[in-house]
Amino acid sequence: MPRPVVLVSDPLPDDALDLLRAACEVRRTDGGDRTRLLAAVADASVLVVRSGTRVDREVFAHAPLLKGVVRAGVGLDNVDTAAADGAGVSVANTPAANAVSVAELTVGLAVALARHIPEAAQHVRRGEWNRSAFKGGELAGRTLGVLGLGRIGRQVVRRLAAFDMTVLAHDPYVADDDCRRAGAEPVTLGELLARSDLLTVHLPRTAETEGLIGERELALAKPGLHLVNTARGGIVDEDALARALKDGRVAAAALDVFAVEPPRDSPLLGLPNVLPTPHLGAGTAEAQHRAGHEAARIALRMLESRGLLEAGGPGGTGRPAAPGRTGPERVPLAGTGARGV
Ligand SMILES: NC(=O)C1=CN([C@@H]2O[C@H](COP(=O)(O)OP(=O)(O)OC[C@H]3O[C@@H](n4cnc5c(N)ncnc54)[C@H](O)[C@@H]3O)[C@@H](O)[C@H]2O)C=CC1
Ligand SMILES: O=C(O)CCC(=O)C(=O)O
Repeated sequence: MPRPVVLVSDPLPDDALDLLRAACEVRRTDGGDRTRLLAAVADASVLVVRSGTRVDREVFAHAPLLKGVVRAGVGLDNVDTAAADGAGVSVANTPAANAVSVAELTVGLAVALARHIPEAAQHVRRGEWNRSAFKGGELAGRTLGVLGLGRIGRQVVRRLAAFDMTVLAHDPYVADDDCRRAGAEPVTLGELLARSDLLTVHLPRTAETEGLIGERELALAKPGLHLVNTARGGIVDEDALARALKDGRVAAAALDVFAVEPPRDSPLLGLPNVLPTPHLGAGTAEAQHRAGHEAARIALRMLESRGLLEAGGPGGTGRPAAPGRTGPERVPLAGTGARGV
């Protein structure tokens, strides 16, 4: 049986690539280079991506052999899942692989805002030593608002509750009892905005969540709000947030994600009270290792289920192959469920 081609179009750790190479022909391309991507995908049976590759109808039209797309990571906003469905292509992600890393970055950004750490570091590097210029505030005793109580939101609740914060959460898809069990008081979006000193966003970017925090919502926010977004750009409207940061309604924002990345034209970049990071939530060795390995194993399972790889062969999962499994068996979309995609 010829070795199926797995196209990897975003960075993946070497050990995950080795897992694929044991059973497949692994080809690399740069998902940001559209021309190369469309040419390279022509022979691919599985495409493995992170957030740097837009997988849309055009990609499926250039990929007659494609059976699956694997997102090494959580957000599927860069994959047109309806178009994949139409093309008979399975889509999967690695929903739990980077939750701890994103939660830890979120906590780091919250503390950085509260204590002016980036500005203070620049100050010292410039040879200055004016300690009173950087008076901060404690997180203890303040109110945390978590928007989106999924995997990452829950990890953030656990960590920031340990800072002695009062924790509120808004997630219409989580039952109130479940929310309380996770350590947060369930509230409406309006209450979350009105009561939170620190608001942190952990939603998928969907048609429902795009622009969810706009002018009207920011007008409801408690004056002096600190906002952290490590989820997706576009959920918080960038123009509205820029206005709120300029007039002081929002005191400061830490943003790991932008509506367009890299965010060359974002109105937020020039503002002194914005702390930007370059989409680093999953940027740890541990998260990359977990996401890469999980993605490689899912890719192998997809190939097995389409009869393109022998189960238990090199790199195979060892599951017995059912005879004649060449039909359009679907690998379930892991984790995010109907509400998360
Ligand atoms: N900065 C980074 O590097 C990373 C960013 N992310 C982003 O974080 C997002 C969240 O990740 P997880 O927590 O793992 O996803 P998840 O699917 O476990 O949780 C998302 C939660 O949002 C809730 N939700 C959906 N629509 C909502 C709405 N309109 N209002 C309130 N809640 C709503 C869902 O009910 C769910 O509980 C991902 O979709 C991804 O975009 C994920 C990983 C890394
Ligand atoms: O490093 C990446 O691929 C981004 C991670 C991410 O945003 C996600 O998993 O949704």
